[in-house]
Amino acid sequence: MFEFLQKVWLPLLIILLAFLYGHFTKNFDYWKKKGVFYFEPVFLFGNIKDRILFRKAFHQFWLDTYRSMKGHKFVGFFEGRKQTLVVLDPEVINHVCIRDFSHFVDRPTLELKYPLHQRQLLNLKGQEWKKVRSLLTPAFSSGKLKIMEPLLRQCGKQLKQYLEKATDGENGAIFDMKELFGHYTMDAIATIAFGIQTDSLQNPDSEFIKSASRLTSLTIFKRLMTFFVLLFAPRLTKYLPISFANQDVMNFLASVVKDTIRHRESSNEKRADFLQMMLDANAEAKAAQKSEDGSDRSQFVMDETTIVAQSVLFMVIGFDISSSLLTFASYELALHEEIQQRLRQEIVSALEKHGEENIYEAVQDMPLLEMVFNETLRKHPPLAKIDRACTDDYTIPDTSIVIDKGVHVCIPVLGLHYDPEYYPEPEKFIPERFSPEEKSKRSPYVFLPFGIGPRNCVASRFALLSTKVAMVYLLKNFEISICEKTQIPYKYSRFTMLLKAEKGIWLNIKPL
Ligand code: HEM
Repeated sequence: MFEFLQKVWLPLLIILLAFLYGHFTKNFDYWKKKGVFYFEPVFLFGNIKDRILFRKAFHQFWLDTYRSMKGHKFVGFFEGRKQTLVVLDPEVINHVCIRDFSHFVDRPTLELKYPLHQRQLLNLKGQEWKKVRSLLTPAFSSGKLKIMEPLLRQCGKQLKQYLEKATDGENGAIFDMKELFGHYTMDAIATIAFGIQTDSLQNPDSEFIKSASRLTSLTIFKRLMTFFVLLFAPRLTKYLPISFANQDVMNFLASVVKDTIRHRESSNEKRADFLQMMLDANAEAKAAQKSEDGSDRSQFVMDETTIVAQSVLFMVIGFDISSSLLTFASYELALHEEIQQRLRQEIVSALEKHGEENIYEAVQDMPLLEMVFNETLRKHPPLAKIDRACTDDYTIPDTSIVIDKGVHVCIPVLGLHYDPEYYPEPEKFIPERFSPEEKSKRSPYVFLPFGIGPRNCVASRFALLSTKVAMVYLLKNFEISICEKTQIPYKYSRFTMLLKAEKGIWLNIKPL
């Protein structure tokens, strides 16, 4: 037997390698056959070798990729062996994300075996997505956000009180801004999505805060396994213990939501938070299900797992992304003192006019704050690209090119945001680019921090309101400046897909 193996191992190895090579390269002529301009892919990596080998940060990779594609309306690309069409042209983006959305309803996220992951809006597909999205959307209307305003004001006050204690009137104190704002946004999501009042800055040892902070902590083994399965065998994800968030923490968070739901059911207690909006929307749909018209509306109702999955999702994506906006807005304001001063004046006069208790109205009356946030999201979008999966064969308008069902489509957000054709001197921080006059001169499809179309960020208004409230409390009472630890310009971290500065963003905060 041993002798036999000694004789055959080499031919067997050659056959295996030939099979793998054939498998991983068999569709490499896909774009050529379609007549689409494409970049020559390489075995195993497709066109993302620099990313897979961590030679480049995710944001840098997509910025460079866009620049190398500039001049084409769309370009054929391979992520591993997966065919992806990268769309650069604003009008084609409009078609994919809005006008012909029915062909691109899904996001190409992976199927995992955990229901708490599968039932999240971000990952739902087709009709299921449509149903949950239509139930959730009203919960983020301006009327509902106004009701939630006192909860956010409470979080803003907590931030201010903590900073008053932690800073020295003379020299201020130095903070890792991502960490500081992470506490604020965690409190904001805890209160609106979990119905829990937390104060993670003053009380970091509460069980909820300690657990939630570990949400994205995964062992190196799990990270590597996820990475390789994603790349080489994505169809296996639903059978393996693959996850992007710590499952123990997800389960803990789910138990908190379930307990809160039970408590509200038994006590009839109501609270002006997002969890309540979901429960009410569901109760309304259930009542309508029994209405006299006899129509079956059961498809409009969410089960408990789906409700819980949304609260968990908001914690998974909401707190990190929102704290990123606050971090990079502070960074730009520290670098641009004159803009910081103008913004502070605007905040003070709007609060005088509307009163702090009407902070919702006051922030609507702060056009410079809106422009500063937009310019921050242009220069530092938390997500470098957005993706869609083609769900129905689609012919690109004015061409005979058909995108087949199953092909991925990528919109390179960061590249568009740094394209000098749309934003001259893109490295410069110029909030006035977002004045109504300047905006009207540009296509709306070249500013996409929240995505676009029916599948855009469902919580963009909440995200902007909650971050604006934090910025109001910060700038009204404190001055932000750079310090010896501030890295200028900062470098992208190579180990995350969401925007992160390699060495953190460190700034000095001093009471006024
Ligand atoms: C500054 C903060 C935020 C930014 C820049 C942001 C950005 C985005 C982007 C780019 C997408 C993908 C859109 C697309 O594919 O077209 C998205 C989706 C989503 N975001 Fe946000 N987001 C932010 C905050 C939040 C917060 C705070 C929450 C929850 C409370 C949230 C919940 C969601 C959900 C549920 C989706 C999936 C929507 C769907 O598939 O229908 N986001 N977000």
